[in-house]
Amino acid sequence: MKSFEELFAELEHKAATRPEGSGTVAELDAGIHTIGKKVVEEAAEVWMAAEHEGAEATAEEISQLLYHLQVMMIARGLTLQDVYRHL
Ligand SMILES: N=c1c2ncn([C@@H]3O[C@H](COP(=O)(O)OP(=O)(O)OP(=O)(O)O)[C@@H](O)[C@H]3O)c2ncn1[C@@H]1O[C@H](COP(=O)(O)O)[C@@H](O)[C@H]1O
Repeated sequence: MKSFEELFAELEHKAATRPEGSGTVAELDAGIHTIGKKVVEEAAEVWMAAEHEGAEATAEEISQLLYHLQVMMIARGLTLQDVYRHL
């Protein structure tokens, strides 16, 4: 189990070191358009899980949405603070 901040730090490290086999590196290389489509897809899966599935499935879909949002942040050069200051 990891926190939102810990996942972001891990993804920043992956982006900087570009280890082979990293899905994050592949998604970053695919670009903003592809990442955006993943964000929208996962957001729809969150909605569907919340409406038609249980709490556990919904939590899993939310975790995937958070992951793709973090990849989008890194792709745009945003930090956690850039986002937090709008909360
Ligand atoms: N938390 C996640 C995470 N959540 C979602 N995903 C990706 O998002 C996809 C969402 O799953 P779905 O079943 O909805 O996707 P799918 O449509 O079947 O998958 P694709 O065909 O799009 O791959 C997964 O296949 C993963 O590619 C994640 N990929 C990585 N992480 C974590 O990110 C860190 C870095 O991962 P790597 O860069 O791969 O090393 C590790 O700690 C991972 O646990």
